[in-house]
Amino acid sequence: MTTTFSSLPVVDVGPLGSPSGASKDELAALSNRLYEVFATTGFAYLVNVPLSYKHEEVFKMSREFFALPEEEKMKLSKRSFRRDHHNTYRGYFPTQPELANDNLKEGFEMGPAQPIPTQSTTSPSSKFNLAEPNVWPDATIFSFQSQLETLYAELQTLASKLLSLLAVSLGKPENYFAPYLNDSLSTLRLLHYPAVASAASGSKPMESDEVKLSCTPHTDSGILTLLHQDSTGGLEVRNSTGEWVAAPYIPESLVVNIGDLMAKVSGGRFVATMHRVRAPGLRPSASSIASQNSESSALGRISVPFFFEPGENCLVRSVDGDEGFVLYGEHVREKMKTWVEFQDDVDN
Ligand SMILES: O=C(O)CCC(=O)C(=O)O
Ligand SMILES: [Fe+2]
Repeated sequence: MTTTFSSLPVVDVGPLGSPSGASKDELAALSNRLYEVFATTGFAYLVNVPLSYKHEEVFKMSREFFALPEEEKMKLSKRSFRRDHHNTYRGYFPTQPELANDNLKEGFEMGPAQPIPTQSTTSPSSKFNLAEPNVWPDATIFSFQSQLETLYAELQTLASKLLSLLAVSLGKPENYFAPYLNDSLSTLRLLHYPAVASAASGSKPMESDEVKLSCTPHTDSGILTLLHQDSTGGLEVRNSTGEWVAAPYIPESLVVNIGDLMAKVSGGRFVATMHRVRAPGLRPSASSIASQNSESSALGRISVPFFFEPGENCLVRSVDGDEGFVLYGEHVREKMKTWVEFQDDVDN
C-alpha cells in the first residue's frame, strides 16, 4: 500500500558515481533508504545520478527526433502501423487521437544496441519479436544514435546498481538479480506529448473531473523505471487517499518508480504506484518560465522513461519463493494487449 505522501522523496545516489567507489556504510544507508521509499511512495527523485549527459542534451536529442518529418518517423514505425515493416516491438509509434485522446503521445523505443540472440519465445506464434534489433533514422538526418546507445548503457548500469541495493534490502545477496541482466530487454523510450489547446498549464490546479490527460492512470508493468522529464510539468502520482500529488521538475534529477512485477518480486513489500500525466497546455507553464525553458511547453512535453526489463526467458518470482513464477516474456506479452501503442493490433 502507498502512504499519504504529499510530495515525492529525494534520494541522493551520489555515492554510486564516486570514482573511488562507495563505502560499505554508504551502500548500506542507500539500500535502507531505497527500501523505505519503495515500501511507502513507490516513487522518488534520484539526484546526483551517475550519468554523463545533462538534461539539456537528453531533451535536445529527443526534440530533434520528434522534429523529423512525419514521413521519416513513419519509416521507423512498428509493423502494427505499417504492414510492410519488419519491426514489431522497437521503433516509432505515432499519436493515435482516434483511439484515445487522453493518451496523446508519440514515441520512439530502442532496446539493447547489441542484438540479443533470438530467444526461444514462450509464444512462438506471437507476432512480436521482443529481441529484435533497433531501427534508426538515417544518420544524415539524425546524428544521436551513438549518444542514445550510451545513455541506454548508462541507465542499464544504474538500474543494475539499484537492483543490487534492493536485493540486499530484501535480505538477499547483492548479486541476486544478476540473472535479470542476462539478455535484458530494457527499453529506452523517447516520448512527446503534443500541447493540447484546451489543457491548463501543468502547474495550475484543476478539479479532478476537468483534468485533461495525455497519459492515463497506470502502474508500470515491469521492474524499475528511470524517468527523465522536462520542465513542462504534469506528472502526478496517486497517494493512498486517492489524491494526485504533483511530481514537478527537479533539474538533473531522475524519477524512479517500482513496476508491478517488482512489487510481486519483493513479496508485496514494494509498491507499484499509480501515476498519470496531465496534457501540456499551449501556453508556457509557470515552472517552465522559471527555468527559462518556456519553449518546452509550447512544443508539448518531452519525457524519456527507461524501463529496466529482464530477458524473455528470465524466471521472475517472489523473494519469499511462495507465489509461483512467471517468465518475463509471457508477462510482457500479456501486458502489451492493454498498451495504446499496440492497440490497433486487434488480434495480438
Ligand atoms: O511522461 C511521463 O512523465 C511518464 C511516462 C510514463 O508513466 C510511462 O511511460 O510509463
Ligand atoms: Fe508509467
